[in-house]
Amino acid sequence: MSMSKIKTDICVIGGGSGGLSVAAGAVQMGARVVLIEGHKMGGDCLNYGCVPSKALLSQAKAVKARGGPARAADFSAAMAHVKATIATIAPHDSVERFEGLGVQVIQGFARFTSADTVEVDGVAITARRFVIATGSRAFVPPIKGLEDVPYMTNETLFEQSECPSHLLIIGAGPIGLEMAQAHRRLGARVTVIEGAAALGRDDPDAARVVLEQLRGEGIEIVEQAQVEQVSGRAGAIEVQVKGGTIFVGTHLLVAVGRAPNVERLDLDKAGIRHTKAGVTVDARLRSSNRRVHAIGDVAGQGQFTHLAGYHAGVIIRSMLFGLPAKARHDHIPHVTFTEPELAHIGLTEQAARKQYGGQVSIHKIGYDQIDRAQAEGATTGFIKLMAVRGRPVGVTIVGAQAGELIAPYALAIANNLKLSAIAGTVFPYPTLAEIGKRAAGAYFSPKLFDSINVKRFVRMVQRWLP
Ligand SMILES: Cc1cc2nc3c(=O)[nH]c(=O)nc-3n(C[C@H](O)[C@H](O)[C@H](O)COP(=O)(O)OP(=O)(O)OC[C@H]3O[C@@H](n4cnc5c(N)ncnc54)[C@H](O)[C@@H]3O)c2cc1C
Ligand SMILES: NC(=O)c1ccc[n+]([C@@H]2O[C@H](COP(=O)([O-])OP(=O)(O)OC[C@H]3O[C@@H](n4cnc5c(N)ncnc54)[C@H](O)[C@@H]3O)[C@@H](O)[C@H]2O)c1
Repeated sequence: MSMSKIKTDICVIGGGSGGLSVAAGAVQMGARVVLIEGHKMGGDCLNYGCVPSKALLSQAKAVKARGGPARAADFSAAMAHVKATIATIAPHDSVERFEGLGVQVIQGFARFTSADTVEVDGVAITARRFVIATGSRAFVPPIKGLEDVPYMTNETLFEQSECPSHLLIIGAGPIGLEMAQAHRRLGARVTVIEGAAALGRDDPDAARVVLEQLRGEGIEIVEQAQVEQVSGRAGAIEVQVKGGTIFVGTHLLVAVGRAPNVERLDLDKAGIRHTKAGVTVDARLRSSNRRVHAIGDVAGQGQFTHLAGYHAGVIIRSMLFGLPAKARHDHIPHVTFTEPELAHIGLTEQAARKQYGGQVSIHKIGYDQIDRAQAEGATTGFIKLMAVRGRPVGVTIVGAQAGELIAPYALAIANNLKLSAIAGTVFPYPTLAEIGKRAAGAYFSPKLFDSINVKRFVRMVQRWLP
């Protein structure tokens, strides 16, 4: 069979959050773009990640708000909502839409055959620039017996038609805990088994608030329990942890992190270095092959849709305009969408103290100090602001709508704004957003209210004023 050939400016491999952003941006600015997707357009976020998980959480929240208890029909209704939400968003990420924009979409798995060529199903594509945006998949750890029992990952979880009676979850990261709360509220018994600390990458004070709520809802969360062996069959699964304790449940979800999708790409044929974390990139997101960029989950810099989208913007600048744009990562927020939500940006308290020592000041305001939170009965949680020389270097928020409330600080940290910008902004009363302004105000209060010099100055001015 003779190979057909395509020559293009930019070839994007992977049609998920990152790849689609590059393709849409580049084609609309005049570049010739080929996009190769091996499975579903929209990638993990749309099909197996953010969208289904948030759709399921919203249904679970509604059951909780109703006062429960969950009925069998709630689970099927929730899964129907998951499917409907994906179907509503899917046209935006579809082959048709991208072809309409002028992108040449090829369906199949791509692999490199040389430094400037990839091949997919009998087509050889030569491009001036390549973008690897192949994302990640659930990491399945080499736990004894795991391959012999039926287990779910994020790729199969949303296919369930009935609520599991007792769901065991290995891993208490964002995936494990979001899905624990969703399933508990929809009627399952849930046990989460975590080898280290639950939400271990987050501020421990904030993680505690989330864990208290989850435990209060009846979710069993076992920490410092490394899983060593799994056995059993559908409906009767046993998970044994270090020390010998065995947890028994009907279903099993594995959520212990992600593995980058690099295996099918034949990266070595193109001289592209990679490790267990993904494609190795420099600050400009270029691989060891200067024609090839990597973005999103496969670039090993973090695993968020908004990060993949940000990466896309950075490389578009350098690929299209030849501008040497660098990616930074200190201004990328993340949110765990449990109730209460946990949002964070920049340095944690611990990291800020380590980096800045005595220069950092920490300002914590509870939701209970905010009138709107009192009115809503949403007084659980706090904001913690880490400030250095008048600027925010990190913010953690745990509580109602934390993911929304982090936005002004995302703006501030991305643009190097001072805290005076937030303290000097008028926030509508009564809103939860006032908590961000109160934290910035707390930075200035001691300087204004506890200063002898300010007091002296005010007294002097008062004597002179007519
Ligand atoms: C359960 C869950 C919940 C999540 N929730 C959130 C959230 O709330 N907020 C958030 O920001 N992030 C969330 N994430 C993370 C988010 O989904 C990812 O960070 C995001 O999808 C990464 O985008 P990407 O473009 O790097 O990869 P993907 O979106 O995964 O896209 C990669 C695409 O490449 C294709 N592909 C792979 N190999 C090849 C090949 N050789 N040739 C052609 N195509 C190929 C794949 O089929 C896939 O479509 C969640 C993830 C999971 C699993
Ligand atoms: N809301 C969001 O933005 C969101 C939601 C879901 C996922 N994500 C992204 O996906 C990534 C992956 O999420 P995740 O929750 O799978 O991974 P994670 O790495 O965040 O958490 C996995 C947890 O599993 C534990 N673990 C590992 N091996 C174990 C073992 N043998 N026994 C017991 N515990 C074990 C780890 O200690 C860790 O706490 C996240 O880091 C995030 O970037 C984001």
